[in-house]
Amino acid sequence: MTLVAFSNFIDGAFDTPTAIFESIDPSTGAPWATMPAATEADVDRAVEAAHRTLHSAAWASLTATARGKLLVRLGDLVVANAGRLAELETRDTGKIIRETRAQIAYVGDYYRYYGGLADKYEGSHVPIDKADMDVTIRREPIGVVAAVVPWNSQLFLSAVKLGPALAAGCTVVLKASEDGPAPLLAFAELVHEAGFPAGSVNILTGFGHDCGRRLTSHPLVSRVAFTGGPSTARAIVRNTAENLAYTTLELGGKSPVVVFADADLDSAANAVVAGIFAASGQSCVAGSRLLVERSIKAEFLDRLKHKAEAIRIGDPQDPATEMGPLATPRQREWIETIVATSLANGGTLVTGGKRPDNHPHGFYYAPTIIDAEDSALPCVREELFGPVLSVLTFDTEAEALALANDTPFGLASGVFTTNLAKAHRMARDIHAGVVWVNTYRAVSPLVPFGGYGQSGLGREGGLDAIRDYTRSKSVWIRISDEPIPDPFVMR
Ligand SMILES: NC(=O)C1=CN([C@@H]2O[C@H](COP(=O)(O)OP(=O)(O)OC[C@H]3O[C@@H](n4cnc5c(N)ncnc54)[C@H](O)[C@@H]3O)[C@@H](O)[C@H]2O)C=CC1
Ligand SMILES: CN(C=O)/C=C(\CC(=O)O)C(=O)O
Repeated sequence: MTLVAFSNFIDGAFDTPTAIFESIDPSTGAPWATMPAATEADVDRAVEAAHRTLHSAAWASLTATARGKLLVRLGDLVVANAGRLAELETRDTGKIIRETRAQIAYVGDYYRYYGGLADKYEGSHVPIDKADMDVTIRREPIGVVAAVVPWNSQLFLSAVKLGPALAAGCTVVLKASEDGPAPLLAFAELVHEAGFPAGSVNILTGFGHDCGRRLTSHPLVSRVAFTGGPSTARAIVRNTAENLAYTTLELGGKSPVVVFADADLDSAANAVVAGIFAASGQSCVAGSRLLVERSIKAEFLDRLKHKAEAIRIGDPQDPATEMGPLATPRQREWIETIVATSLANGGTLVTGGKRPDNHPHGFYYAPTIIDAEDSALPCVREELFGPVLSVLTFDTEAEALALANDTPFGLASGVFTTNLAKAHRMARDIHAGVVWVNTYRAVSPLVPFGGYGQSGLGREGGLDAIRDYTRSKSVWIRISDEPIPDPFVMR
């Protein structure tokens, strides 16, 4: 079978790669494409192009309004090409087409949102405490941005970086994950078509140890925006010791979903399924810890078991499929190890816990529920990034809160109750960057997103995200005609 060949996009042109690797279709386990493995020299060229463009007359003369229009055009192109990009993402990562189509179409709104924001982000004038001075604060683009993303939801995770970065006037080198980079390398064609100047957006893929390391430690990079796992985040922070780049980190989670006895149980059960089995659990916000009130535990677990066993597992390109494969065999092996250790140490299997029988070739894993009861079990502590729900039980609201916060992570959470006061108390006291009440896994370009603790540093989305791609310059203008007084005293 002929493999489809992809290229890096550097300085406005698609390169002939110097090194390549094969990309695997997770639903078959077979290679389907070749991807460029960007070398350190490729990274250097991309960063130098971004730096050159940042300081070029062409980029400087592009007003914020003009940049905004480019972003809106890019958003429109993403929407127009959502079907094609979705097929590529589904092919390369195994994420079901039902979700990739919808998610990518919505990614257009992220570019439109930041396009609209580009010329509305202002500096300020300071009511300075010195009568002879006039002080303004300019917000200037921070510089060249290195954006590094993982394999899941790559278009989405790139949009929350590229949108505010380009709106702020930065230039960007975006590194797609080496797992499933096809949709981002194809997205580069849309950047080109939208009319962004050569070098302003560069998109490449390669491996972490060379390409990723070089990019995030590059002396011409001023800003690193990373999404990925906590151990890679530590490597990134070490890399940025070289360039002292301002860094934001969107990391993983072990998000609790708390279901009180007074909740609408039908709705809660659907939300729990959405939280852990959508995207085969490969979501940073996966609701992987179910905390259920003891009085409804048996009934609720029974509902969940039925729902989990009814999930249609299959070809991710089939719109009827509800759960596809995991993205990589490495991912499945990690899940299998944690599930086996948890069951050997007292966890009770409610359903799943194995590879489904009828999918021998792809990297499939059955929807799994473990009645854990012991918070120390690895399935309760570790982020699995897979379709595995661990169940814990509580008797009181205080216990529910303590269990919810019993994790070093703090990305997302869900609370299901019909008691408004209880919902507000839980929302206030849960240590997480997002609390969903009577819903789960809802996102919007208008709303900030990010974690507490080991789930990261900084926020993406919303108005404030643009600020993190700028730095302030304070401009002091002396407005007195009198000579400067005593030069030996700071004023
Ligand atoms: N908070 C959030 O918004 C999200 C967080 N994630 C997290 O991402 C993880 C899963 O994705 P993976 O691809 O396994 O993550 P990963 O951390 O292994 O890789 C992420 C990216 O970092 C690059 N990288 C690896 N080593 C590097 C190094 N030394 N220097 C620079 N770059 C390097 C990789 O090539 C890839 O592009 C999970 O922990 C998940 O929770 C995923 C999606 C969203
Ligand atoms: C990051 N996110 C919400 O802002 C949710 C995602 C993206 C991801 O995990 O990559 C999701 O649930 O797919």
